[in-house]
Amino acid sequence: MKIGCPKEIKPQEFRVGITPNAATEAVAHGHEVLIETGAGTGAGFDDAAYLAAGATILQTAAEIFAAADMIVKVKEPQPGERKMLREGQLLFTYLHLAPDPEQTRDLLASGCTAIAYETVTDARGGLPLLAPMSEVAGRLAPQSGSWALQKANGGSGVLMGGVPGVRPANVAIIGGGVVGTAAARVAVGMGANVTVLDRSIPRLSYLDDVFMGRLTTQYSDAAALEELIARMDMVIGAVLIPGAAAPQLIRRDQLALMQPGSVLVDVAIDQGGCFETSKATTHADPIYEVDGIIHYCVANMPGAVARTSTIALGNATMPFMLALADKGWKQACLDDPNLLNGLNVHAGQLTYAAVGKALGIDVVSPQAIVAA
Ligand SMILES: NC(=O)C1=CN([C@@H]2O[C@H](COP(=O)(O)OP(=O)(O)OC[C@H]3O[C@@H](n4cnc5c(N)ncnc54)[C@H](O)[C@@H]3O)[C@@H](O)[C@H]2O)C=CC1
Ligand SMILES: CC(=O)C(=O)O
Ligand SMILES: [Mg+2]
Repeated sequence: MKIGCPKEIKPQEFRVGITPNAATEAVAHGHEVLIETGAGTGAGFDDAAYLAAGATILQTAAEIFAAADMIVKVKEPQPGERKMLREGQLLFTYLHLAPDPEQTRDLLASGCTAIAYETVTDARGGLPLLAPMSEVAGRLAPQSGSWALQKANGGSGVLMGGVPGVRPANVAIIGGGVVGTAAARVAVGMGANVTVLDRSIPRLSYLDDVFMGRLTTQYSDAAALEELIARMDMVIGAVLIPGAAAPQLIRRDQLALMQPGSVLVDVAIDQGGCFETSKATTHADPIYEVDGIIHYCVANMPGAVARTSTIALGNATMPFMLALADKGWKQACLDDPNLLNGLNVHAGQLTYAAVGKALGIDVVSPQAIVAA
């Protein structure tokens, strides 16, 4: 199979979909790997590293899209990239379709088959291709939020760890999954006073165990949240209902309950965001203010640490990429129901229920697609 990897074109996105190590493995499996020139530069991988891996360097994204049977990327295809997708072509990348009707329409119109990293599952009910980037975004969230808390950035001027005699920052993390746990680890490490909210009691129990009293856990309901936010300097949104649009947990009128200059970090922004006032921002212009509250809503946070993120993502995607290339997408999905859960679009049909529900589009079950 010809596996193509274009350079990412989303603003300030420095990750790349295929590492030289993954290229080496794909070539060893008998595949041809096509990399756009400079695709890996932002992550510290130059063209020479791909050539040494046995890949071919092409000059433009158009050549990659025209030649490849499977496109492997990081971010959802941008409008220009969507125009280059064709019927029968396989796309393997993050999609986040539920909050993105335009992308969904274009993918359906292209006739391609699209497998979304963020809905591939594992045997334990986890999301193995989302998890590595959630680990990164979670670790970055308190770091970015603490920068936003500084006066020069519009924040209230509260220091995360406080100092002797002055209280530390109060940080609430809504959602105690992969992002939330990583965020808690860093926020606790910075000396903040941390509360994690979740709707899963087993998850709260786990966090209570592993943090051994260094944070507070709280069941997440509307009343608890409303009471809590008045005391918080920072609220990190880290909820997920896989594939679905994020539930909105803080309304605009509730911002008035918070102290001016407090910070909302909406990591769940790639699924539409969990605060009513969230809108996606970029690393170039990451924050904005609504009713005195600073919002940080960067939809590709891991792109900021592209080297670490590219290697972590490549480690997780490689076995799936090899299965898709070795067997073809249909056989690979028939053999692995967890990979089948990644199927979001096939030949003009939507195949992921939560996306269909969010966008009001009829869905065909992925099992029916592979059985056909
Ligand atoms: N902005 C960015 O750059 C990135 C964003 N993300 C996003 O971060 C979000 C979280 O991802 P993960 O931690 O990997 O998901 P996860 O599935 O590991 O954790 C989500 C948690 O949210 C909880 N939850 C669901 N509804 C809730 C509610 N109403 N209140 C409280 N908790 C609730 C679940 O019980 C679960 O524990 C996702 O939207 C993901 O796409 C992930 C990586 C990068
Ligand atoms: C998960 C995701 O959207 C990202 O890493 O950018
Ligand atoms: Mg994202």
